Amino acid sequence: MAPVPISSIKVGQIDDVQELRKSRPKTIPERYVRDIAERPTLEKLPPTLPMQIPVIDLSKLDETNTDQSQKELSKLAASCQDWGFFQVINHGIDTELLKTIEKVAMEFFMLALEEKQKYPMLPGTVQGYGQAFVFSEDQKLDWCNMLALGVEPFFIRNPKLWPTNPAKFSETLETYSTNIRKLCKNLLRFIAMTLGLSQDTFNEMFGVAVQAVRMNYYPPCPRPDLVLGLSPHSDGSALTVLQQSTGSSVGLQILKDNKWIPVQPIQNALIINIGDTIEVLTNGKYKSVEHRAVTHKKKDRLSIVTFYAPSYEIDICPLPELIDVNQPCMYRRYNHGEYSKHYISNKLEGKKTLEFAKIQTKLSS
Ligand SMILES: O=C(O)CCC(=O)C(=O)O
Ligand SMILES: [Fe+2]
Repeated sequence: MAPVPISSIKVGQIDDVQELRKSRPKTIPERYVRDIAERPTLEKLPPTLPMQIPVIDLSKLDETNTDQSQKELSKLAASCQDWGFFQVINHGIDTELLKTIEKVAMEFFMLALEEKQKYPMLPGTVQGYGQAFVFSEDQKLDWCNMLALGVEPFFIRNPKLWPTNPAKFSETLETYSTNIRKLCKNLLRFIAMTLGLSQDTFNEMFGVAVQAVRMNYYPPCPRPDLVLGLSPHSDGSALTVLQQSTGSSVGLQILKDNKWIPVQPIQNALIINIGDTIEVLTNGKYKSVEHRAVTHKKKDRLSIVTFYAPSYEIDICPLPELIDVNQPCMYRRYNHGEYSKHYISNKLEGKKTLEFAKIQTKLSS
C-alpha cells in the first residue's frame, strides 16, 4: 500500500456516491453506467438455492489429528482448489469485536462529507477516503465509497489518514487487525498442511507481513442493474479476510465456471479468499478467483476487508514441491514489493494484474 508517485494522472470528476444518492435521483451519471457486457444480472432467487461457497469450521481444524480434523482439512483443500473462496465459522474472533469494528466503520461513513474529506485518497494513491484504482477520465466508476488504510508494517501507515472521528476508530482497528493477523497466520499453517508441507512453510515469508484494511460502503443504488459496486478483480494479497455487515444484502459475487455466484452472508462468519500470491506459491493449484460487488436498490452494505501479504522485500515464485512434469512452473520469480506497486497502479480488471507473473508458454501450431 505504499503510495504510487504518479503526479500526472487526470481522473476527472469523481462524485461521492453517498452524496449523489441524497438527492434520490431516478437516473445515474453516465460514468457509473457499465457497458452492457459488464452489467450485473440480478436474477430473482431460483427455486433451488444457488451453489454455495464451502463453510469451514476452524475449531475442528485446531484438534490434533482426529478424524474430524482430517475431514475438515480435506474440505479446506477442496475449497482452496475448487473455489478459492470459503467462509470460516468458529474462527475464535470475539463477535463483540466484529460488531464494534462494523459500528465504527459505519459511523465513519455516516459523517458529513467535509469530515470524511479530511482524510482524502489522492489520485494515484490507495490510502484514505475516496475511490481507489481510478487512473483516467474515461474509466467507469464503482458505486462505492472506500476508506483504505495501511496497518502493518508500521512504515506503511499514514497516521494523518486514520480518522480521529469516531473516537474509538483507531483503537478498534488496531485490536481488530491484531486478531485478523493471528487468524491469517493460522490459516496459512492449515493451508500448508493441505499441501502436504510443513506447518512452518510460510513463516519466514510472512515474518513482517503487510496488512492493509479497506472498508467499502455501498449505498443503495436506484439502478443496480446498470452499475457495479466494485469492478471484477482478484486480490493482490496472499489471503483476504472479508467481513460483511450483519443483515447485509447479498453483494459479493464470485466467478465460478464462467458464472457469477452470489455469496450468501452467514452471521458472524468471515469470508476468506486466496489472493494472487498463494496462486503463484502453489503454482496455480490454489486459485485467486475473480470477484466483484453488486449493489441493491433499497439496502446499503458495508464490507471490511483485510489484505494479508508477504513482506515487500520477499521474492515470490512457485514452491519447488508443487512443480513437476505434469505441472510445470507457471510463474516467474518476482519481488513482492514490485508486484504490489504494479497492482495498485492499474485499474481493477479481472485477473489481468497476474499477467505480470505468468510465464508465457508458446502455443505450438
Ligand atoms: O465488498 C465486497 O464484498 C468485495 C470487496 C472486495 O473484493 C475488495 O475490497 O477487494
Ligand atoms: Fe477483492
